[in-house]
Amino acid sequence: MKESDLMAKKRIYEVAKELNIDNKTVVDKAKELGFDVKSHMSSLDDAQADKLVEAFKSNKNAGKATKKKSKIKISVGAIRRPSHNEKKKDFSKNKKRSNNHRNDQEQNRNKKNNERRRQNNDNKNSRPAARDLLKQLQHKQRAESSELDAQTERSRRQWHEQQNSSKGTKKVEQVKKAEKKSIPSVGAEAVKARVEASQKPTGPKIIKPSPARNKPKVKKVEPVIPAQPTPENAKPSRKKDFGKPGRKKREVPEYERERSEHSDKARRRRNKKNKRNNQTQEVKKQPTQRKERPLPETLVFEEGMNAQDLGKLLHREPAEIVKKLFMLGVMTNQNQSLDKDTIELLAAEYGIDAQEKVHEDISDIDTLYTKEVEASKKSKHQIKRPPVVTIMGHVDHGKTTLLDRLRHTNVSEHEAGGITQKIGAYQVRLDDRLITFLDTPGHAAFSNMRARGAEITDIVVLVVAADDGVMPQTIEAIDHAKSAKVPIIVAVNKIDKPGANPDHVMEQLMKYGLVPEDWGGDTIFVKISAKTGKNVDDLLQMILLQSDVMELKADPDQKAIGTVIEARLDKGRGAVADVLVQQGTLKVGDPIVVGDTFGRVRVMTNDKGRRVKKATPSTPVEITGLNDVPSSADKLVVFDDEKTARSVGEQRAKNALEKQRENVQHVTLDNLFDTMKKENMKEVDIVLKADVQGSVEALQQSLEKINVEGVRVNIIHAGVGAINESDVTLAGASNAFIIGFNVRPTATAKSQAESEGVDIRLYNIIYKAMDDVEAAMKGMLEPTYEEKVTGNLTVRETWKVSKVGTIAGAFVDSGYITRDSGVRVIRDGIVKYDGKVASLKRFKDDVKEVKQGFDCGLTIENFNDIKIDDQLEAYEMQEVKPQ
Ligand SMILES: Nc1nc2c(ncn2[C@@H]2O[C@H](COP(=O)(O)OP(=O)(O)OP(=O)(O)O)[C@@H](O)[C@H]2O)c(=O)[nH]1
Repeated sequence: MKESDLMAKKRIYEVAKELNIDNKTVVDKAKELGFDVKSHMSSLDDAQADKLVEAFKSNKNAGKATKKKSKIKISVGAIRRPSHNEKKKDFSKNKKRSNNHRNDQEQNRNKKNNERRRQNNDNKNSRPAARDLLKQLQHKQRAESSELDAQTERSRRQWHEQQNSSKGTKKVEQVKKAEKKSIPSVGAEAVKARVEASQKPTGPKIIKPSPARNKPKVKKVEPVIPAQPTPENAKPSRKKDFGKPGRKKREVPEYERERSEHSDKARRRRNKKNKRNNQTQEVKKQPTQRKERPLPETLVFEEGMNAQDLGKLLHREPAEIVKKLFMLGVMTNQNQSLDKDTIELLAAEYGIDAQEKVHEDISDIDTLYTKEVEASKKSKHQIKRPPVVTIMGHVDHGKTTLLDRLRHTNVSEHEAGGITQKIGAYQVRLDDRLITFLDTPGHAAFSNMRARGAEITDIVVLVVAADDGVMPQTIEAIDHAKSAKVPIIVAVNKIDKPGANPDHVMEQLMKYGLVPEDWGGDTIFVKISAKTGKNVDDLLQMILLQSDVMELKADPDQKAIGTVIEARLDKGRGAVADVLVQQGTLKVGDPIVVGDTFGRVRVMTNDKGRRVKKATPSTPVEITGLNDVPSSADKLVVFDDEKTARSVGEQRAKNALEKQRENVQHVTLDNLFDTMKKENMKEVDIVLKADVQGSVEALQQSLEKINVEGVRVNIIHAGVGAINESDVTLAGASNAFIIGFNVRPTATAKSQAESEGVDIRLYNIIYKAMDDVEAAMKGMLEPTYEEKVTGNLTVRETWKVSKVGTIAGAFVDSGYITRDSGVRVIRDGIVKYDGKVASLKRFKDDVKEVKQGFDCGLTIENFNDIKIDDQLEAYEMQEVKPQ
């Protein structure tokens, strides 16, 4: 009974194998029928097995239909994409044609199965003998089946051998051959189409044929094994289910085929999706194709643009630009900056004009200033303006006296040290006409302003003392005025003096091209006395005449521009600047940028100390309201609004600071020595601080003129205001000392200077400062040596000793002689030899020094011709401090 139970039990997979249906389908069916099964390993009793087989039998046709469908999918997907109807038609044809061995085999199996089923049904009621018979029959069937498999295997091997032997032949031929063999009824054209299809898959572009993909394509023909031609094998499939050549071919079970069907479906879905994506990508790409857009008429470029920037401007791909440049011989990439020439070349290549973009830097107030100057020249609202005059001349020829006379004040007597220090400007009125005098006599200040680009002087009045005549600084002043192309009016001064000879001065000046009008020249000469005021008005008349000739004009309606004459820091008012308005009208409240400072004109005061609300051209005014102290010769420009003025001022201050830092970096302890050595020059570094800008400049110029045997002054920093910590730090780092003129150090700066050992010198008279510096510089000079005779000796005895030479026994008559002394041998008043003491002894001992009244023995280097009664003069070189 037990045995019969075992015999009767059947596993699902066995049933599936018999039916040649995949396990899952059978399991599902069994579940459908209400059998208690879990997997293909679950067992069924005979009745259940029969029921199951019967169920499949009734569904056979439906199963076939499904099979057909799946087969269509495989074959169609692999080869081409015909319409659905076409697919069906094709398949049915193939189906009819494929009377192959495999189907036979299936049919046989089915027959046998049916038979078995029948037997099994009978078996329910049959006797054990009959069951044995059935068993034998099954055995026989299995043996037949294995025989059939062996045959299949043999034919596969045969095929592989064929395959290997024809390895050299083309793959296409293989495919054709296989196709022919497998589907003899299909036309040559169809085969060709399939081959082409297998070579060129019609899938989406993004699936590029790769060697890996091509491989199975060739293998697609492999399944067309003569021994088992099936409709599936007849068409090349993408499935990789054929194994490697030579490997045993496994029969593809139904469930695997189904799985491959699924994977095929999935692949097609993927392909479709990819195709869709590709299409959308193509759609998306379209707007980036700028080739269609026309080129601009002119390429407005900036130097330093790269291919990407130019691509945007030219409506071209950067790659195209790079290619174009490459063709022009310029190797570049998309990000590399291109120079002006290259961009122009590129524009020419495209056949368009190139124009460089002009940048307007509003922080460049010099340009704005020049623009306003140019605008005023073209303006129709120009009116006459007062001339701006600078007085020049040799020292003590009466410049300050004249300026004082002109403004009816007497400054010179209060000046500390007697040298002009205060700087400013004032206006003198004559016959309702104004003349502006710059209160900075001397050509140094004049040229200093010029050097900074401030050419504010219209006329130079050259003061020459009639009693002194042309002096060096007179000539210098002429040269400076001439180089600035400023006309000169000569004021021959001190004509009140008894020894005055104005004509001599006029004669002298002719040498320098200043010929009086009376003598046929074009230079105005006025004989004056600054002291008495004689002819001073004539001088003013002449100045006005000269200005008329020059047609000095300005437009008071335009935006004001000006130049700083003087600037200082006032305790109560902050930054104060004396400004000469040159064009336009400066008003209280105007937003301004002055040099590197900015602000709004808060209070405006004229040269008489009166508050004014506006200042017209050539008017000097003192203004407050700046954020910092500007420098003299700085330009003043008015802006539309305070915000712009602020940003410009801040930008300029930042730039100036950066520049200053760069300069400071150059003066370091590390490189100072190298620099000096390289230039073979010694320098005294000085940090200079003064109360007003004018004093700074005057002192700076005076100090820089000092030259003591090649050693010169180097002002590393000059500024207005108290000596602060920054000054001390700079001086300390640069091994410099500080000069303060009319200023004092702050408390912290003082203590810092003490701790760092920085020397601060304070003065209120310029020449005192100069003297001190000069003295200090002399102290720095290389010491000079002077010969000093220290003693006189008389030779009393001589000894000649071999290897030593002549030894002199001498008596010190006066002074002393040392072992290091120089010694002169004098015989009959004539110096016989000048050399050095080689050895000095008393008795047998070496001594350092022998004084007056003692005998000594000595030898002289390289000299043996010493004779009795020779006079010896001992001397040494002593350092002499420079005077
Ligand atoms: N007799 C006479 N003396 C004059 C005249 N002008 C100037 N002086 C005197 O000459 C001296 C020098 O005059 P300053 O005006 O200081 O000369 P300066 O050219 O300004 O000299 P520095 O400021 O040192 O360059 C003073 O003592 C004046 O009084 C003049 O017309 N007649």
